[in-house]
Amino acid sequence: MPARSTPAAAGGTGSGSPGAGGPMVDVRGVDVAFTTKSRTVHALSGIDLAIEPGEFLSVAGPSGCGKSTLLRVIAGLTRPSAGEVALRGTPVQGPRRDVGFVFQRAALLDWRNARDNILFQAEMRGLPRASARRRADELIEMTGLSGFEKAMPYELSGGMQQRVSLCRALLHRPDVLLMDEPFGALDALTRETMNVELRRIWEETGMTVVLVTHSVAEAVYLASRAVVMGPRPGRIIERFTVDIPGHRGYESTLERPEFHRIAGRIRELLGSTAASD
Ligand SMILES: Nc1ncnc2c1ncn2[C@@H]1O[C@H](COP(=O)(O)OP(=O)(O)OP(=O)(O)O)[C@@H](O)[C@H]1O
Repeated sequence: MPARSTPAAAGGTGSGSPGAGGPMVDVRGVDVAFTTKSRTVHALSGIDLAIEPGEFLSVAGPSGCGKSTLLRVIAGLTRPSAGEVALRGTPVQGPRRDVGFVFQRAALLDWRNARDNILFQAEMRGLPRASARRRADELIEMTGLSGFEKAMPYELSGGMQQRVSLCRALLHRPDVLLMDEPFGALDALTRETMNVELRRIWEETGMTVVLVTHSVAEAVYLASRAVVMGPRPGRIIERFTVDIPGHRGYESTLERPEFHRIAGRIRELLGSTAASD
């Protein structure tokens, strides 16, 4: 883990501290089955996952194995068919306001500039305007958007739009940031830049992050821990601690033996699950 202030003290997150030093996110024995008129899809099976405060967890797995469903269960947007989830020791029983969500598409409001898109979060939540504006300015600076506050979405590159989306997700200082393939629509170079930026922001803030990604390099470069899921019904088939301490330069990290070992093993696992994908 990089040297930094404790997650609770850091600026990014934390409307409260996790219960009695327990995990920030605790997923226990979670199964999810979706029943439609024609069939039942068993999306998740026996997921056990404890995510500590300040961890950066990457989730990789074949398409359709339930990665997005797992994020939705953590956010309280999908109810598990069995098992339970707790955030900061409190059972998740419905949509939680103490999470931030970033999706593959930035989904900005076309008629609002960057800053007003970020502030939309405050309006939805009825947050005090003055402090929301201060927070928005802080985030704009942290994500390198200074100078583009008044730009309309169509004037922003894909990477910048995702920065706005990240600011919007962080405005209310969520305890946990959930990211669902946030850089999947970006070109390779912009994606690398965004990886470096996200890593820096995580190092600065000590946020708890859960990132779903199809990119093995992204999963390992960013994470303090990674899990790989097997094909549907999704279950965790292997867990990794990415023990690369300190600040991670992009090129230098990708050259490290630990990176190669973990990325290689994840590729092997994904390759071996692809047949049933
Ligand atoms: N609301 C729903 N109703 C019915 N089936 C659903 C629903 N949400 C997801 N599923 C099904 O659950 C399974 C897991 O979907 P999910 O989107 O979580 O997978 P994923 O791993 O995120 O996929 P991808 O990597 O392709 O985005 C899929 O078979 C999907 O069709």
